[in-house]
Amino acid sequence: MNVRPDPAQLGAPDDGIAKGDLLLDVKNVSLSFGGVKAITDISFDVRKGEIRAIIGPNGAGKTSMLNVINGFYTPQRGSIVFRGEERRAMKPHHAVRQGIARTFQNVALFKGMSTLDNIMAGRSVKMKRGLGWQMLWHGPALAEEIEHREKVEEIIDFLEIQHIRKTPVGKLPYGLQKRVELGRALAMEPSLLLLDEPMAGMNLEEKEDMSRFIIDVNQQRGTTIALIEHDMGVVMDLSDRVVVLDYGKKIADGAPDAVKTNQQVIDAYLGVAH
Ligand SMILES: Nc1ncnc2c1ncn2[C@@H]1O[C@H](COP(=O)(O)OP(=O)(O)OP(=O)(O)O)[C@@H](O)[C@H]1O
Repeated sequence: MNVRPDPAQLGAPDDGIAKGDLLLDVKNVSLSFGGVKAITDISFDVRKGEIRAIIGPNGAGKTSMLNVINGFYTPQRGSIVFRGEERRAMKPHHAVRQGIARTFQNVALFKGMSTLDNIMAGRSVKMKRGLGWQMLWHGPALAEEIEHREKVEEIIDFLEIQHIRKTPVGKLPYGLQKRVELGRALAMEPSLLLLDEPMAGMNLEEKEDMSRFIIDVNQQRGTTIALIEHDMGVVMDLSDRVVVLDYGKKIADGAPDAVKTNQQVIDAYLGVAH
């Protein structure tokens, strides 16, 4: 029988922000690619401890928004305030160091490497000592590696993937690959976890498993989550608040029940002409 670890041992991120306070503030962001306006003057926030969904029809600007938040794209206008620090441009590796981790629409793992090594790779951003240290000072580097390894093993237990820890991820079914990718993001101990369509391509059982893990990550590890998802049932069940984009503009923002019955949102999904 697998014993799930005590949540108190899971190293929930301590970013000095109280639950319910502002973690991320997206302010008047606009982003174009040549003549294509992907995002137009969008503002919304993410509060510490919540699950926030970003939804909208195809091409609405959801992935572009995630790419602005994690520093992959620099918007032409507007700014992002994360943990009180305002920025327009930031390289993705800085975003990771600031506490933003993400998963991708199409799984982005090292397919030939094992589950364990993939998650360990995610952990590398937390490692202070590089290769030079390991050659010169084997002792401290080894001690650090053992500590990181323990964190990674905790994540493996938490996500119930002990049985595939040595399996090359390219050989795993898609649903499990998505779970490993979640594990790699968790290894970074993010304050804000961005999930780009975590259920895409999954069957019902895999979706139920992933939903449960997302809730556990949020509730047990205290991780704030912003996710893009097309499955409306999942979105409405999981999220505390939902922001809706359409043609690059924000058309609604609020609790799932309010968003569900918003006429503009219904029209957008039905493809009613503007
Ligand atoms: N790198 C890019 N170069 C040019 N245009 C882009 C680029 N990325 C996105 N776009 C365009 O910006 C708009 C928003 O795209 P985006 O992928 O953000 O939408 P989305 O809501 O995530 O869509 P989907 O649900 O289909 O993934 C679309 O018109 C898209 O074609």
